[in-house]
Amino acid sequence: MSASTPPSAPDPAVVSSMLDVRRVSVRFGEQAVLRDLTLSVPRGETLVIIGESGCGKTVLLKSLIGLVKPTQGVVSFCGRPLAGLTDRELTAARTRYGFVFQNAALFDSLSVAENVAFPLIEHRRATREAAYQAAIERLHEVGLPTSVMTKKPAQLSGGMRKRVGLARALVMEPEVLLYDEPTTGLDPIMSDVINELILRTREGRKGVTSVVVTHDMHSARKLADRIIMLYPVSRLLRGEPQIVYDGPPEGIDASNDQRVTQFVRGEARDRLEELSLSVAAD
Ligand SMILES: Nc1ncnc2c1ncn2[C@@H]1O[C@H](COP(=O)(O)OP(=O)(O)OP(=O)(O)O)[C@@H](O)[C@H]1O
Repeated sequence: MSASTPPSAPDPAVVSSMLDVRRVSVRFGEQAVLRDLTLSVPRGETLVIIGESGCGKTVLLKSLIGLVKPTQGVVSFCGRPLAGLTDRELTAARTRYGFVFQNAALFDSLSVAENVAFPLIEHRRATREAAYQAAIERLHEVGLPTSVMTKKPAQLSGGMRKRVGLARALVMEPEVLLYDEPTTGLDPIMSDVINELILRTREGRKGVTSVVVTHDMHSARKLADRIIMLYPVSRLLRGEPQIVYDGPPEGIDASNDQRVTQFVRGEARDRLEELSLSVAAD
């Protein structure tokens, strides 16, 4: 940065990426969850983050929207560091994201239509009529019939709740979609329905940037332009990068890194011993 560049100005090196993570570490007390991560997501890319349970995928996803604050390093959105935004600017930036939570995170006391319309009424000051009309369109987009509009989330199946969560994320027409385990807990067919909806969402909105956290390799291969695999900090050697794969889905099977092939093939190997479990003798 030149001497004449104001410190609050966007860094030209990160403006071309929609999301930029520079040397980010996150600790919770003694536990290091993310260590010195650097990563850029260009506009329009679908990035899939894989890795074993507890390796920090959700923490990374939340740090992209400022829900987790890095202990060190900088997360930028459209070239602007999130940490430099006022509360008001951060709230405004978040309306440009859609977050599809693992458990859908719907309001139990509101109907399906009220849940989906809520962000428009809250953040865009839309009239009830306009917000409901937009909600109905988004619910139809994710294949939910008009008859579910008046139901409460508890009256829906898990797959339906996930689709309501997706409709709610879409109603603000976000530029960035963040998905946390969108298919977890669903049967294989409903999982594939959700994958197809994510693909269609992207096709119908040119330029939307998506980040998907999953352990499901079928989803990862189907959705990703690019996959990164995180490894738990607790099992890294000093100085080893936490991202152990970064490339196209078709390249992951050819990785020479045993940690990657073990994950992709779903092999427990040494992890059983580490977890003090024993393999049953034949
Ligand atoms: N707010 C928090 N306070 C303390 N520890 C946290 C917090 N959020 C996450 N962690 C810890 O950080 C680690 C990584 O959690 P994270 O949810 O990112 O894992 P993950 O890779 O998404 O796992 P999973 O696939 O099981 O959802 C875990 O050990 C978790 O307990």
